[in-house]
Amino acid sequence: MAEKGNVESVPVLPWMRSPVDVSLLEECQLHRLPFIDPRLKETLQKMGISSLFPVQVAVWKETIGPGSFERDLCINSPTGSGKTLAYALPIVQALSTRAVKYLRALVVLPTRDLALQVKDVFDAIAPSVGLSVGLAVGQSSIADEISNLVMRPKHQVCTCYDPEAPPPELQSAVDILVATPGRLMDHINSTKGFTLEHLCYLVVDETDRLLREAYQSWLPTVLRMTEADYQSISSSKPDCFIPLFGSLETIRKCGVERGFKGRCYPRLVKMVLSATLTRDPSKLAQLNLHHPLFLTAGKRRYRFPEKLESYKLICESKLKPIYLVSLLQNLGEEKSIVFTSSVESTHRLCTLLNFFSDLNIKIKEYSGLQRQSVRSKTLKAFRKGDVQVLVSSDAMTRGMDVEGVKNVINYDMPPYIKTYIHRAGRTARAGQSGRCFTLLRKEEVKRFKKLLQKADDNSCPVYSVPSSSLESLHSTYTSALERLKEVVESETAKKRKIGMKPSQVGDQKKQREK
Ligand SMILES: Nc1ncnc2c1ncn2[C@@H]1O[C@H](COP(=O)(O)OP(=O)(O)OP(=O)(O)O)[C@@H](O)[C@H]1O
Repeated sequence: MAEKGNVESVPVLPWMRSPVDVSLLEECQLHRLPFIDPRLKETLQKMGISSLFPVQVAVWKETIGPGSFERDLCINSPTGSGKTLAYALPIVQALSTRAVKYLRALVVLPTRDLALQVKDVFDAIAPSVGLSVGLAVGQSSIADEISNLVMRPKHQVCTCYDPEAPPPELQSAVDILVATPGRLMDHINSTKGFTLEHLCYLVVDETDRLLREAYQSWLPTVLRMTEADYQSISSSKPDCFIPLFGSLETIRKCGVERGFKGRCYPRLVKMVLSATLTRDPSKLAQLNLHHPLFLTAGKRRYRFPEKLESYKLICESKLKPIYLVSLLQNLGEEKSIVFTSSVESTHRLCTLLNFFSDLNIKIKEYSGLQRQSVRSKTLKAFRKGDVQVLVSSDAMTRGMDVEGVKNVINYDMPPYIKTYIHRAGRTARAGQSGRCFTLLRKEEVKRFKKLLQKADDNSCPVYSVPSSSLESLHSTYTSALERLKEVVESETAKKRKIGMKPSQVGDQKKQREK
């Protein structure tokens, strides 16, 4: 409950009481950044990056700078503040001098789309210093993924774990791996030659989300496999580990040799990040952090991007679609994301909006109800600007970085401040301006006010849409509703035909939403 409760009621771990306040730092021009490899600097400049954002400066100081990776880092910094590069850059810099290719850095993210996005960031910088980046998200077949992750001798064709087989001469094909927990566990459990024994860096991005879900115990598994004394434990009690890890019995043979006084080496460096980092001691304990250093932006627990403006639209429940259409008309062709509370309402709302022929904008649905290939195609079109409005379930809420999103619209009020922060954070990124509109029924206004009070800036004026525009939409709305009813009925009939009970449909949707 503490997670969703008020700021002051949350118990705080001792090391969280004295954070480094990132908001007090300045941006740092690349040419002033100490120790950066010139090849990396050149690559960043070609990407249009001329200076590092404050959170990136802070992490650089604690890793490549005087901090020398001696402490694990817990980073709570607003959406769009550049957390991805904050960890990617020091990892790539630190590995830029490596001689032999081993899997040394693992970045775990909760969803496939997020992992793809982060892989792109690593792909943009790592090759310039000779590093390769792999992906384990289940986008391609497991065999394809394996062949990209593990280099095997030509005669070796079998990719499955065989306890009887002789020790293989396999080697990692990547230095850095970006993964989702499920696919990571698949490789841990079954991919011959996939090992974490050389792992030096573990990044848990969107930490609070990842810690909420156990995903086949991926975190304890990874931590256990990278513990310095894993081998001695596993050799003295082989039965505890062999059935679980199969081919993966392993021990880290090398790693970052520096560490904190009195701790055994080598040590796995961990970086955990979120715009709404959990402060729940029992959840953080799962990470087994080593003398953690807490990096925050400002004193408040939750913080919005600097140039985000929030507005509320108060309307009757049944008139919400008209208010939304009128708002979208006002916003014209600006890139916008409309968030709803479920995959079902995402589908219905998107269908309904497309019946308003006066809206001369391309509107598409993006939700966990769709196949990955459909979602990826929609996302690509949205990035390119071929689609102007995305109606989305919470599948789009966290981490997604789409350039030029000007507006976020909460069609349904977000249930928690964390949801509001992540949704609103799809705009006003990287110092840009953006607006977040929330449609509210009268009875929700008070609750919404309370919700915003949990963040640093709770100013949220009313946004009015002209009544003339609302009136003119009434007749289109009535016919759009009729057409929606027909669509819903025909879809339900189709589902019945393929033998799905309505309750099963609901369960399946819930599953995909996760
Ligand atoms: N130093 C920089 N200079 C210019 N742009 C940058 C810099 N660092 C990051 N960016 C851009 O800022 C945007 C936001 O970065 P990023 O996605 O890492 O934010 P984030 O803090 O992880 O946000 P979220 O919490 O929503 O995941 C990206 O488009 C990225 O390319």
